[in-house]
Amino acid sequence: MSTFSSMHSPSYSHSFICSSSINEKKNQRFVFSSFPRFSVPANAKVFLQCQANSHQNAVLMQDGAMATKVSPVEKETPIEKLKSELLSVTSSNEWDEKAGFDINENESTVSITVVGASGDLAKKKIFPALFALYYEGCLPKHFTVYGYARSKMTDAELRNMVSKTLTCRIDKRENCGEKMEEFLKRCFYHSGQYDSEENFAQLDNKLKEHEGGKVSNRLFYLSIPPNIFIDAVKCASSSASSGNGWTRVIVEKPFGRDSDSSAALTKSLKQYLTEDQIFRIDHYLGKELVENLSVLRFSNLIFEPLWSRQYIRNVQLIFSEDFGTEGRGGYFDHYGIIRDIMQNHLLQILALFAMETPVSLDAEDIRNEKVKVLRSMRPLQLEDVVIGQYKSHSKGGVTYPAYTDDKTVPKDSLTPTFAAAALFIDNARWDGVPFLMKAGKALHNKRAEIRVQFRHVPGNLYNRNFGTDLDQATNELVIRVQPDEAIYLKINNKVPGLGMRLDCSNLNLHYAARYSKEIPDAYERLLLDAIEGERRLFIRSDELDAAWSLFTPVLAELEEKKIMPEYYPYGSRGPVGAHYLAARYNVRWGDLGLDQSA
Ligand SMILES: NC(=O)C1=CN([C@@H]2O[C@H](COP(=O)(O)OP(=O)(O)OC[C@H]3O[C@@H](n4cnc5c(N)ncnc54)[C@H](OP(=O)(O)O)[C@@H]3O)[C@@H](O)[C@H]2O)C=CC1
Ligand SMILES: O=C1O[C@H](COP(=O)(O)O)[C@@H](O)[C@H](O)[C@H]1O
Repeated sequence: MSTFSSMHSPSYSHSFICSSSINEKKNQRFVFSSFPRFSVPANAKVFLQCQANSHQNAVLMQDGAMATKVSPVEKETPIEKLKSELLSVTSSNEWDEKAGFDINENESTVSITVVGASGDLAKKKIFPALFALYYEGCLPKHFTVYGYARSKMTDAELRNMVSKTLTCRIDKRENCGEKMEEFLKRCFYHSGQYDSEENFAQLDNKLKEHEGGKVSNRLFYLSIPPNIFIDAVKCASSSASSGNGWTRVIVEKPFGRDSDSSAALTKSLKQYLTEDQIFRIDHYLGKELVENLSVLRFSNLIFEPLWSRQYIRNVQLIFSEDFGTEGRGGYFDHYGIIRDIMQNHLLQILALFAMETPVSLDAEDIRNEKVKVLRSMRPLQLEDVVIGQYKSHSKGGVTYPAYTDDKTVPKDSLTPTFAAAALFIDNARWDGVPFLMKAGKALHNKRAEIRVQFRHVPGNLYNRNFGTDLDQATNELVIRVQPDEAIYLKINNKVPGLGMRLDCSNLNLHYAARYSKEIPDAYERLLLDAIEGERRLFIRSDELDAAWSLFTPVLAELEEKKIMPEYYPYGSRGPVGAHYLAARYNVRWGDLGLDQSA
C-alpha cells in the first residue's frame, strides 16, 4: 500500500501520489506539512493519482488529508481549478462544516476547551493525549488549550497539574521536558459554573484574546458527569460558540441509561447543536487494533470469504480488568457493567466485525453499515445473560475488597460488575452464529480481545490425532486489542520428526516485535479526528438508538426482577455461570489459558 508521498517531476512544481488508505492520514500529515495546500505557485499543477477506486475522486487537502466528496478531479488539475472546486464544495455545504478547509493555516486557530478539567479523565487521558499530539507535531499551528471547571485554579496551577499527569507514552522521549514547557505555555484555565452563561461568556472573551481576530475553530470536550452535560452544552453554545469557524463538542459516555434516557439526551443536545457538531466518543474505536479490524477484513483476501456462518462457529468479545471499581463506585453503581462496557465498547467492536463491506471508507458509509448490522440483531434475552458481582478475597496476605465495600455503593447493591451474554445477528451472513460477550471488573487479568472460532474441518483425515477434544484443533483467530497488541491465528501443524504427531501453533503478528513505533493512545487518535472533523470513529445518534434497543429490555428486566448476581472472588475468572451459558451454545471460552499467547 502506498502512502502519500511527494515527488518532483520536471513538468510540475509539486506532484503527489495519494494513498489508498485514509488510515495513513497521520503519516500523510507529516509528509505534507511542508507543502501547505495552496502555497504552490498559482500556475502549478497538482498531479492526483489515487490507487483505490473509492478514492478516484479524492483531492489532496490541507495537511495531506483527503476529501472524497468532490466531483472527479482530472489527473492534471491546475491548482486554481482545484481551489475553486474545493470552494464550491464547501460553500454548498456538501462537505460538512468547512472541515479541514482552512485556506491558510496562518489565518485560523483551534481552541480546545476541556470542560471538567479538574477531573479524573481530563488528568488521566485528555491532557496527556493533547500533549502527545503536540509533541508529534499533529496540532494546528495556532492552538490554545483551556481548562474549564468550578475548582479555583490559576493558569500556573493548571499547568502544574497537567505536568504532573504526564503519564503518556511521550514522557521518556527525547526533548520531552522542553516540548512540555512549550505545550504548557499554550494551556490556560478559566473557573466557572457549568450552568452559567456569564461564566462561558467570560471564557469566550479569553478565547477571543488568544484567537487574535483569526478564524476561530472551537472544540469543547465534555469531561463531566452526565447530569450536567446539557447545562454545559447550552451555555457553551449560546455564549462561547465560534462566530466565524466551526464549533464541535465531544461528549463522553454514558449516553443515557436506556433507550428513553438516551433519546432524551440526544433531543436536548440537538436543541443546541446539530448532529454534525456532536462527537460521541467511544474510546475503544480509537484503539489501534479496533481500527485495524476493517483493514484485516477488507484488505486480505484470505479472511473475508471465511467471514460468515459457513466457516465461523462463534465469535467471542472479551473484556476483563484486574481491578475493581474503587474510586468510581458511585458512578458505576448507577450503570453496571452491561452499560459501562457491553452496550458501547464491545457492541461497537461487534458491529465493525460483523458489518457488510461499506461503500467506501467515508464516515457515513461505515456508520450506515454499522447501523444495519445492529438493527439486524435480536434484543438480548434474559436467559442469555449471566451477571456477577465481585466479593472480597484474601490472597498472599492481602485482602481485596468486595464491590459493596466501597462507601459510595449501597451494601445491598445488585449491580453487576461482571456479565456474559449471547447475542445473535439475524441476517444471511450470521444466522445462528453466537456472538458471546464477557466483561468483568476485578478479574484475574486485564485484557480485551476478539476470538473467532472456526468450524471443525469436515472429514478431517487427522481427526484421530486430536483425540476426543476437537476444540483443541479448531482454528482460532485472536485479535488482542490490549495489552500487548497482537493478531494471531491458531493452526495445526506436524511436530517435526519421523513420527506423525500434531501440534497447535500460532501464526503471530505481535505488534511490539513487528513495529518499533509506539502505538498511540486511543484518545490521541480521537481528539485529532475531532479537530479534523473526521467522524468515522464517533457514534451517530441512530447507531446509539440501535445499540440501546438491544440492551434496554434486558436491563429493565434485570432491575425489575431484582436478579441476584453470582458472586465471584476478587481476582478470579468470574462466575461459573458464564461457562454454562457458553456451553448452551456449544462454545468454550477461548481465554481459558490453553493457547500459547493467552
Ligand atoms: N474517568 C474515566 O476513566 C472515564 C470517564 N468517562 C466519562 O467521562 C466523564 C468525566 O469523567 P471523570 O473525569 O471521571 O469525572 P469526575 O467525577 O472526575 O468529574 C469531572 C469534573 O466534573 C466536576 N464535577 C464532578 N461532579 C460534579 C457534580 N455533581 N456537579 C457538577 N460538577 C461536578 C468536577 O470538577 P469541578 O468540581 O472542579 O467543577 C470534576 O473534577 C464522565 O462522563 C464519565 O462517565 C468515560 C470513560 C472513562
Ligand atoms: O469506558 C470505560 O473504559 C475503561 C476501560 O478502558 P481501557 O481503555 O483502560 O481499557 C473502564 O475501566 C471504565 O469502567 C469504563 O467506563
